[in-house]
Amino acid sequence: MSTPTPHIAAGKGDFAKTVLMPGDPLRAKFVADNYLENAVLVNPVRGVNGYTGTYKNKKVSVMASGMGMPSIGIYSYELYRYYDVDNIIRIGTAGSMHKDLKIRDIAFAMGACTNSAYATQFELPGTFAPIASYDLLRKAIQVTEEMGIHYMAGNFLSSDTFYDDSQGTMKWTKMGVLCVEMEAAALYMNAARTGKNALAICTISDSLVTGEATTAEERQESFHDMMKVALEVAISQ
Ligand SMILES: O=P(O)(O)O[C@H]1O[C@H](CO)[C@@H](O)[C@H]1O
Ligand SMILES: O=c1cc[nH]c(=O)[nH]1
Repeated sequence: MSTPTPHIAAGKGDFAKTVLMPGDPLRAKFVADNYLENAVLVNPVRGVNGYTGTYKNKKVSVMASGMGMPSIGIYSYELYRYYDVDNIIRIGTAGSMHKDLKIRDIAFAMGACTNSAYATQFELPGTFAPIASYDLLRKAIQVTEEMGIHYMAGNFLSSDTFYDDSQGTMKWTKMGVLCVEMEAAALYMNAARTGKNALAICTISDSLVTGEATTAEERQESFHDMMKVALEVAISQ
């Protein structure tokens, strides 16, 4: 398929090699408005606005994924395959499932478990383990430590459901899973399949352990840490 695609109206070359990808289109706009210089809207389709600008004089893009694995599956596939994007860094929110991972902390997905059937398309004779790009993860942890930001790195759960009637989510805690979100596993699988790189960074917006949740204001503040880390990683590539 050539560009534009059914979901992205940009032309070839409109995206940087690294795209930051929050679930929320307004978080993408926030990054473009507050961190990128000369940001240009390169995709308006479905309100999933994509922007390309510069950060510290280097070209960086930001575009939302929407919520869930079908949605990030489409956007990451098209960016990797048709826009020659090399790196996608998810900047998301997640619910903590680990007592040591507090609200406002940031977490890196070394790997992403899932209850989704996304991997069945690859017809593998076993279970695929979706993992982060080692280079992106290593750089992100280096930057985070230099900034003095508290973080955890480990396994995520990428769930197909936000409202889980089976109440099965916490069972993953017994396997050491840190937190639950809804996209990392599909992003990592698409990166693997296309030979590209991906990293998911999440800010903990609520805790399934304690029941605490951040306010909108608090979330905005703590999101800055995640955004700055992702931008520093982006310009290192
Ligand atoms: O804040 P974002 O990046 O959208 O991430 C989380 O928030 C959404 C659910 O509220 C899901 O997309 C989940 O992964
Ligand atoms: O997917 C998500 C995101 C934040 N908090 C949750 O509990 N789930």
